[in-house]
Amino acid sequence: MEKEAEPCIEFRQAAVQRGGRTIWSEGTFAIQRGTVTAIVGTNGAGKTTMIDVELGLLPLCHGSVTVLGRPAGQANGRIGYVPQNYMDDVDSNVTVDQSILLGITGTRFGFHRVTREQRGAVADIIDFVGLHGKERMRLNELSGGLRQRAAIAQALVSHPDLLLLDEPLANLDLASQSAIVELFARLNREWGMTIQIVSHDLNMLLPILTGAVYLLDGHPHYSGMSTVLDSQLLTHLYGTKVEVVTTPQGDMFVTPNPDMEPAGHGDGTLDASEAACFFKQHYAHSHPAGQQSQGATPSRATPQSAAATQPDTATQGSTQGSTQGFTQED
Ligand SMILES: Nc1ncnc2c1ncn2[C@@H]1O[C@H](COP(=O)(O)OP(=O)(O)OP(=O)(O)O)[C@@H](O)[C@H]1O
Repeated sequence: MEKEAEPCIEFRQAAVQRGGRTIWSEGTFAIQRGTVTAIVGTNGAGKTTMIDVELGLLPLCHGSVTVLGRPAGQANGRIGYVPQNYMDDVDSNVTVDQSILLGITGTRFGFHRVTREQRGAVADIIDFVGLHGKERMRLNELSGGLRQRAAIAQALVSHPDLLLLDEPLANLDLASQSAIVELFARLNREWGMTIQIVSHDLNMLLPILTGAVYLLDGHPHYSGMSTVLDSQLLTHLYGTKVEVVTTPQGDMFVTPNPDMEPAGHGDGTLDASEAACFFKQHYAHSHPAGQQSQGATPSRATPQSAAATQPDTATQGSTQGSTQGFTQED
């Protein structure tokens, strides 16, 4: 019997192989309920593999993984999952409400009765994700951001306890990324949803993250954000120079490219005017004057990711070329 105090996800000495090769090993960590966690690492480090393991789609070669108090794969009915290429698996001619209904009925073909309750659940989730008025539109008529909301709605309609998403911000423009991050923040705040997000790039997610699983040197580790936001750790993780710069107000900038940093601040600390000047100098072109943050926590002054305005670069294998301003909470 599952206990509320149990972690949501627990790895014990977990190791996995693919094609006869060990992808990662010695994974021992616990992720608590009600948290928002990123899975980060370079291309091929095994982020998607970790989701596959948590869903019980891939057996371990060593150790154990428990999800929602059960061996991985046995509680999938309580997990909402948004795969990386959602549209690859879905008929893009289906309407928004039909696609969301699949989250309840499964992908069974043929006629099946839809209850009033099920229709109500679909309508509620359409409202929650902000797709009201678009119910009858086909998925291929929607923008990428709205399609991603439909994918998330499908995963949420059966009210899971855990939401797993694989690169949900990839290929979205800045406004769409912000809207999706805001949706995650509301889900976590209002529903107490535990959320785990595979992401190449921490940037846009930083305001809502509790911690991160990082795949370093072939081993998964979990830490809270105050530990993850360490220049040395991020430099090692991404294999490129990364600096975490902090203003006295607590705004932080992760600056992967040392050439873009102001001179003479080896300690990674700027005063407020220097930080403003630095930000304006390097990123003002993507943050027009007066543009306010649309981040997940609007009460915080949160300049957005510069790279996020360039979807093609934002989704590449490392944080190189991307910069984030955010406010650290923990
Ligand atoms: N079905 C498979 N058979 C064999 N090897 C695989 C299979 N799927 C993935 N791999 C390999 O496992 C490793 C981890 O892949 P995975 O997709 O989990 O990485 P990732 O961190 O999500 O990468 P990316 O950031 O590129 O999406 C890669 O080297 C990949 O080539």
